[in-house]
Amino acid sequence: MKRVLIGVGGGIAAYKICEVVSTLFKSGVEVRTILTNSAQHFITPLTFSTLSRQSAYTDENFWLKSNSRPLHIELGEWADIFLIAPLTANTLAKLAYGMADNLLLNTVLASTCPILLAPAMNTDMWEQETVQLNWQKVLDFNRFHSLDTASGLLACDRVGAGRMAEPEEIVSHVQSLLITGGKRDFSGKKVLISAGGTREYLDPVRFIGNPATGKMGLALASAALHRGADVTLVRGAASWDIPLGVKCITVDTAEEMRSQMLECLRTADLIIMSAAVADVKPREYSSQKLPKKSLPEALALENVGDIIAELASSKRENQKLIGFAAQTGDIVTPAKEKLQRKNLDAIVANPIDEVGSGFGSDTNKAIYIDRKGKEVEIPMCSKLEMAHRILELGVRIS
Ligand SMILES: Cc1cc2nc3c(=O)[nH]c(=O)nc-3n(C[C@H](O)[C@H](O)[C@H](O)COP(=O)(O)O)c2cc1C
Ligand SMILES: CC(C)(COP(=O)(O)O)[C@@H](O)C(=O)NCCC(=O)NCCS
Ligand SMILES: [Mg+2]
Repeated sequence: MKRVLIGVGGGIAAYKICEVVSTLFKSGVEVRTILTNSAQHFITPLTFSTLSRQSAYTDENFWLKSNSRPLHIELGEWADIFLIAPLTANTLAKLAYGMADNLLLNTVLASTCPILLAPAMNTDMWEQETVQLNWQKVLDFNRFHSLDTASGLLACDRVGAGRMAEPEEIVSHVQSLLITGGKRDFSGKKVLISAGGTREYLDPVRFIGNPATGKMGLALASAALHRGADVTLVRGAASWDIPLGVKCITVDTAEEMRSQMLECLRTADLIIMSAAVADVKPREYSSQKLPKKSLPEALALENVGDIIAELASSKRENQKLIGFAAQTGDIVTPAKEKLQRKNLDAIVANPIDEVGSGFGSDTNKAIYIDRKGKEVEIPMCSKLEMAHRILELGVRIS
């Protein structure tokens, strides 16, 4: 079982860490928690020990004479990943200088695993030069991974920078680090991803669409970001929050997706088309809503442009392009045909007629096929795990 140690600091955002602990526990991860003295003003160790079915530790445990080995050494050796959230200005400053005056900080120094930091602060605190200096300083160390803060409503009623990343995003980053061990093999690389479905309108309220939710694209964007990439996401219909740190361009129709993908293509190293793009659109568009009685009985259709084929023919040799083929029945033959016909570097053949795979689900399965014909089976796993497998294979395309 994977082991995640969570250090909770004394900020009001500590209440959100209950959700993080609970979600990680339910996903099969072993979770232990350390609370600073200040953290215990906001939340109790009992909440965390109950949610994690494990002890929650405080400085009281640190000094126990009954510990057979020093607790900070035990916990440091135990952890695969160490999350510190909410990271306070105080703990950040101490991290930057290697200080160790409580259990949490001693465990940081007595461990070697990757550490993920999720700061949370009032805007003036977060924007203090001293705080920013400390933040830049810790990020220079390879061990520390970071979650950006968001801008929004704070507990002091201000709207500004310093909001902690949401639990879902924290969990996703922790899961990535458990998969990669903190690898940053995409650092310096630019990844362009399309996600979600497109809509082809008949009038302002009716369209031809598909069930794509963009979850696979979200997983790809998150995974690439967590491995250090500079990520641009061109997103069609989808309802989830965009991960902090991902550049997102929202589009609606296939034509909008086409122009944005072509616009972003020039600077990308790896392009992954996971969006479900319409093949056809209504031939006529009415800018006014059509009255029910004047809806046509048969819809005249025309083809929309083939985005991925256009990307393949416009890209440079050193840019790599991976497509997706959502298929029913035999998934390999049509995927191979699409790979050849559209001149892709690789394709992910995705069975959409199996339970737990394809549109809308949190899991997926696929066969990855490269242009030399090599096939790699990706058995049923979370979309985030699949995203990491695709990136690992994609970075090796020669
Ligand atoms: C109501 C309240 C809310 C606080 N919220 C934060 C916060 O969001 N971020 C922060 O850095 N400090 C916050 N603090 C201040 C920290 O609790 C304080 O700096 C403490 O020394 C941090 O200790 P620790 O880093 O050991 O947890 C808050 C304090 C209070 C009283
Ligand atoms: C406090 C909170 C977690 C509230 O989130 P919520 O609006 O989703 O309930 C969020 O605003 C946040 O992360 N704020 C940063 C920390 C903060 O506001 N500190 C107040 C110091 S006075
Ligand atoms: Mg298609």
